[in-house]
Amino acid sequence: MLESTVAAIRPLDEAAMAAARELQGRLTKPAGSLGALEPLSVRLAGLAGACPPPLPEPAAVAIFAGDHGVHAQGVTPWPQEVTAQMIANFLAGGAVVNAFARQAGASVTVVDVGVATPIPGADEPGDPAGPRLVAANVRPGTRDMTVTAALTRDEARAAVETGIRVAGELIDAGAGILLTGDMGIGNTTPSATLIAAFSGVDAEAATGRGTGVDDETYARKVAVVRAALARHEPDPADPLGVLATVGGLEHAALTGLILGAAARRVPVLLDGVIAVSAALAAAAFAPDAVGAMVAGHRSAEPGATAALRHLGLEPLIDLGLRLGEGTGALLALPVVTGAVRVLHEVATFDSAGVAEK
Ligand SMILES: Cc1cc2ncn([C@H]3O[C@H](COP(=O)(O)O)[C@@H](O)[C@H]3O)c2cc1C
Ligand SMILES: O=C(O)c1cccnc1
Repeated sequence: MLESTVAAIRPLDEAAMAAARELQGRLTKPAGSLGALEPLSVRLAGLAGACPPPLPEPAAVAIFAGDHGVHAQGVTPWPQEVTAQMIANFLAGGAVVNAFARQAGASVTVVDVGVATPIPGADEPGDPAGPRLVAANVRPGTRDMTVTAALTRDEARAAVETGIRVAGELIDAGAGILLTGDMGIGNTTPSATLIAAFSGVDAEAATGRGTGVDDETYARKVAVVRAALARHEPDPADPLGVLATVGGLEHAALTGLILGAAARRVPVLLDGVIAVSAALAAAAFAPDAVGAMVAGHRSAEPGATAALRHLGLEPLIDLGLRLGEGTGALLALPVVTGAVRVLHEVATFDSAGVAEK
């Protein structure tokens, strides 16, 4: 499934992009006045192979959740159980991601791809119209990457293929855009390691303070990232190997979600540092997958900026967010919709009888 998905990912359609560029030039506004929205609309036309491309509706957030063996190294002050407890909160509609999803009119799907502790209330029937839980646990958290590989290649592949499957299901159910979400206490540490491995930046440049760690914990976190890189020497030309040795189950599944969206030519709106670290893996599998990626926001985590630079993506908004869950992607969603709506609804100089310069 991974190989066939990667093989299905093709370059953007040049004719549709040329048509969108030409249309942008005829709309009743000075050329270029919509800034970053104009090249975005062109790229989405190229992805859809149509001008105008479909409005990116409805939107679906997929939150992949997993735990991390590297938690044992003291890289985060939060107990591991918070991952499972936050899933219960997502299912009850009480997290920030739920508030923003309601505002954006997006559905929320939570995927347990590797949570280590029981999810409170997981067997109780939820609201059929509310957030959905997909049970796809590959293993109860990764192994500690400072001691051994976080995952076997088969486990990493299983998580990637879960992400591909979820992308397919959401698109089959009608989603016009997928948004990435994550939950996993400790997951900014494997994110930083993935970013260093794929982009070549130093461990310190790739590592941030996550939930807000103190100086002592930050120094330990950088040392952990450095130790994992030294132990495994991950090869960026072998993305499955990188995900297996220094990644996480939610990172692998997000990689699959991105590849699945790109193969179906549906845009995928990236959230923060966890998402962009997975996007680096997706781009290593299939460079053309970048055509389907829209960077929602610039996370406060420095590694996110390094990753976006490596991908050649400019984020749509920059609000200093450092939460994850899919929150930054949801806030950026109206910008993406607006970029496409312009191609559908704005009059041309000709049709509106407006004089050109
Ligand atoms: C209550 C709570 C809600 C969250 N929602 C997302 N995260 C975010 O913070 C975690 C990563 O940060 P670190 O690597 O420092 O542990 C992830 O779970 C991420 O989704 C949360 C973290 C907490 C504590
Ligand atoms: O950038 C993010 O998404 C992020 C940053 C800090 C903690 N959790 C997530």
